[in-house]
Amino acid sequence: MSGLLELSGLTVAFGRRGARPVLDGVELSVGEGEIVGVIGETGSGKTTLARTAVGLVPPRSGRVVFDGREISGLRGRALRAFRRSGQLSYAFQDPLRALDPELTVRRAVAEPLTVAGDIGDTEIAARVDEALETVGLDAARLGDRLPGAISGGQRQRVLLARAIVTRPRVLIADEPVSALDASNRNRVLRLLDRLRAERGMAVVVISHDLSSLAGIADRVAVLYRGRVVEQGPVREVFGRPLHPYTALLIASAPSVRAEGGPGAAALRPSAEPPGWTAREGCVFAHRCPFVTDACRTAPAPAPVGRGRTAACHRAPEWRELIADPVIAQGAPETGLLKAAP
Ligand SMILES: Nc1ncnc2c1ncn2[C@@H]1O[C@H](COP(=O)(O)OP(=O)(O)OP(=O)(O)O)[C@@H](O)[C@H]1O
Repeated sequence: MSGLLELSGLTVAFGRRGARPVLDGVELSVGEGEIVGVIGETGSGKTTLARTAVGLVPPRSGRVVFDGREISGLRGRALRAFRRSGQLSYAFQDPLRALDPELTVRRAVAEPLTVAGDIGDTEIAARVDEALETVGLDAARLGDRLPGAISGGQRQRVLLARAIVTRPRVLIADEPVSALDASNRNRVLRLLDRLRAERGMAVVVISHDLSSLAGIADRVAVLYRGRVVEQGPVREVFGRPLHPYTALLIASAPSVRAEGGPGAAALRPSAEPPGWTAREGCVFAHRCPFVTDACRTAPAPAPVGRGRTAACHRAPEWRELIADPVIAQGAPETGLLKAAP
């Protein structure tokens, strides 16, 4: 069954030809009403993935298909018309930079509808109120304020209201909770969960915060240096990662173990060599403690089965090589999977 949003073989590179791609053959499928988390360290390509999916960055190769229609090939008027439809919506990472400091909350939220051009003022006003109410903001109290005069948590929710005012079928939310305190974070996570439950909206959540994703995501994709190294149901991936990089990410998560604690130490990654550009083998080979010659030279296999992929030559066996019991047996007792919004 194909998803509502399908990314296939997506490769993006900036600058000169031949430069190492920022995204390299990314495969991701998002179904109706599904929440898919995208995790990975800084610079792994998460924001580029989101921007390419919504048409802000043209891919060098590969396809973005939305509801059966290829949108990565759209240009000019056709691309603008698709973007204006608001069916595939993107909530930017940084509310302070994404919101025009001179536009009131109400006008900022209305903008995607005014740009669409075919909706009357009364309808726009009603939709803006509805969007603000959905994200738990009082339109009468906050609607005429400027972004600088509301709190960080409120700004984040204004950005979400703006992203859902077009009633999208897919929302891509880029780090929607990273700048928030615990209560605002839980509020936003519950909101995303409600939007998918009540509207069947699909949500892609980009996040550093593994425990937030564990609470709401159905599936998760792990990005490392522009490649999806592992993906699958969140319980399986977080509970028993098949790629050593995923295990390292989980072992280093502050919510799971103290940074540099026994989990991370057990994996003992080596430092990344400066200027490393190899593309032939596994993207983690230069740091992986379980590396073999095949990892350096042959493309890593990905399919494991039942919606689970792991681009690791040694997926079936590396776990047996480490002494740390939590990593060796899987990580359910770490508490990560118990976290809920
Ligand atoms: N427009 C651009 N031109 C050149 N390089 C870019 C551009 N956008 C992103 N990059 C580079 O691509 C790489 C991935 O960036 P991206 O913002 O997608 O990563 P990220 O995983 O979202 O990081 P973070 O978690 O810090 O937001 C980085 O090395 C970044 O410098």
